[in-house]
Amino acid sequence: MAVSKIVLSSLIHIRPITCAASYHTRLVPHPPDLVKWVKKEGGFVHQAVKLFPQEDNETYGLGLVASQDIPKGSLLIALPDHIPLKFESDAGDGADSVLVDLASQVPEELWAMKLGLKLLQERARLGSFWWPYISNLPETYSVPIFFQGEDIKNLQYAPLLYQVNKRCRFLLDFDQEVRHALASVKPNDHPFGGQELNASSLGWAMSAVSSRAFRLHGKKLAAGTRNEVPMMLPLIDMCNHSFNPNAQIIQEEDDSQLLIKVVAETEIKQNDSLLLNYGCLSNDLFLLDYGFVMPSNPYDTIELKYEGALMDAASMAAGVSSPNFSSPAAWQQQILSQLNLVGETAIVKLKLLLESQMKLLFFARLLPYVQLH
Ligand SMILES: C[S@@+](CC[C@H](N)C(=O)[O-])C[C@H]1O[C@@H](n2cnc3c(N)ncnc32)[C@H](O)[C@@H]1O
Repeated sequence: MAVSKIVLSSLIHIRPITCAASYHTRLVPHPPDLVKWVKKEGGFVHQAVKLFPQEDNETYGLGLVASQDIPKGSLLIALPDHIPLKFESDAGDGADSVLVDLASQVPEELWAMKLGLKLLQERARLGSFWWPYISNLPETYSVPIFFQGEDIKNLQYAPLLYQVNKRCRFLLDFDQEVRHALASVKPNDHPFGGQELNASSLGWAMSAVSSRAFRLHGKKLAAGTRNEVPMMLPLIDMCNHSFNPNAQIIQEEDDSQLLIKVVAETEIKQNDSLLLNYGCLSNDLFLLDYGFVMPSNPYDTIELKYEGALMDAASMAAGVSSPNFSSPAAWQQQILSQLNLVGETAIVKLKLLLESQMKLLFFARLLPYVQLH
């Protein structure tokens, strides 16, 4: 915990000073029109799809909205293969090989940092093809690596704190590795146009990717199969999340090119937001990668070993007098066996669907009912 505080305050300390009025401020004050850019580059955008601040702008930021009713099955957006931003590890020239070397030092589980390096390269490159997209990205992110110490303390959930600490520590260490690697690079081979990176800019890029990238099929491999590749999808990534989405992403092959499409999964009414499902994720993952949590998240689960002593302790914490999980009566033992909670073939974990803030408390309150029924 002490480490987490130090690590976090360092990150916050070295973050470049910005005058961001809100988290949803974009990289530049008046970025280019994304819809026009996608169309100019050969993409398709349905005439009723508009980029708009969402009703709850402070929470959701920008989003895509239907300016008129759109029938189910309609094509909403299509992006040709050259528009998504991907990390191509087979790139060869000097600057790219430095980038590939740096990316090879990123652990697989922090894949967002690999693509984040590419994003930083394009952000620094004058005249980058993706600048119209990148300049529309948020200037800051509300993910926990950027939380103040007090807010981190309030998370009060060990597995989440562990992940936050791990990411912060990685960013500080990687900052050093990047500085070291760039110190001896010739100016022409500098992947970030001579600009210095720090833990804060690395954190910005990692968060931009973790909160916006989709894993889709990449290039065809020699065996004819395709890998899953994380990619940033301009305009498509302006869709916010819902577990009841009205749109979905599909990939289609066209003359060996992969076309990425968004189609209406249901009828979309005028003024409705276009919503995608980011995945069946727990609130811990949503918070860590996207900076928000879903109320009543059906994928927010905890796993607990069924152990009499633990159950007794939790019952007492919940104010149940004289719990007897450790020494159940014969009839209780029988029910526990029928539920496959004790005995040789017992399942050793319980999964409960609960909202994360209430997880443990609610579970403790549930125990008396487990005991009675
Ligand atoms: C892929 S981006 C969507 C576009 C984003 N709203 C913007 O302004 O650029 C994902 C981010 O949108 C916001 N968001 C998306 N769905 C949300 C939801 N259901 N509740 C709250 N915030 C959401 C979160 O900030 C998340 O990190």
